[in-house]
Amino acid sequence: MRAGAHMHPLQPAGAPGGGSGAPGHSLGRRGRGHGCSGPSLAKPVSGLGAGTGGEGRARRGAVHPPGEFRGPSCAAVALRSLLAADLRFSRQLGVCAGERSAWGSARPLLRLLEVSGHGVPWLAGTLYGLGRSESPAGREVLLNLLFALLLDLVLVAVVKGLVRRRRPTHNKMDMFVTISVDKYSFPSGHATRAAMVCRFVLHHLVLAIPLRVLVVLWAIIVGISRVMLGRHNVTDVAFGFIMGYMQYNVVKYFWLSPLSAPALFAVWNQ
Ligand SMILES: CC(C)=CCC/C(C)=C/CC/C(C)=C/COP(=O)(O)O
Repeated sequence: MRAGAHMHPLQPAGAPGGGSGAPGHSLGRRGRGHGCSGPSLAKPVSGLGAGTGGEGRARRGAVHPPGEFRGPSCAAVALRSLLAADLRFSRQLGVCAGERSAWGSARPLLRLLEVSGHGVPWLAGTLYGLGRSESPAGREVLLNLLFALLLDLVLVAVVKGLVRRRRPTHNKMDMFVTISVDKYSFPSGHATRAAMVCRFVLHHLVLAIPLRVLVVLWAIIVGISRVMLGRHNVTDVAFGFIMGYMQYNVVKYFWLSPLSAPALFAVWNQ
């Protein structure tokens, strides 16, 4: 790819598929070699979608008067350095990315964890619970969990579709049931779901302390395993955790109850 042309903010030039973790790839080199200008002089990193080529134009001198210095803004340099480090570090952590990887023998175990944080078992389990539940309180919690899981799917799909960061190149696309946006990696849907479900469970289930610790550990391990499996870069998972944590606030705000959604519960309780 021509440096700067059609660049993606999360997809540095010289890193096809975003997975080039080789030290010193073009993103890292360009970041180190430049000073940085203020935001008014620099062409900022373009929006969340695929790159617009704006940086390329700025560098070729096509859009600014001769003699005027245009360099990348400090924020752009910092972002590129962070992403370069992210790719490098994520590749190093992808020790279960294939059967022949350093920890390849642990891959089946991590794939089990993958299923434990997948949308299908969570949705199926919640629907099953709803069908079986005989207490109004239990139904209310499960209905809100269903809402939370669907909200998570929609929000993750929207962000993945906007950002369109490709999965690391060392990822084997052998994931259990995916939808079209799951070819993208930012944010990790497993991390958002794990963080959100973890908060949900801790708030709505009365559990002994060891079980509460287990729930938190599960969420953390699901997130880490995404990077170890080579499915994600570290920033996908970190952002996923933050996003999932905040999603629970949305669920709490719009909590469905016989008071807030009487029609829904009236139908249900008939
Ligand atoms: C009702 C409905 C649309 C269900 C779809 C469930 C489904 C296929 C969820 C996708 C789960 C998935 C593969 C997420 C990707 O997780 P990452 O951590 O790899 O982003």
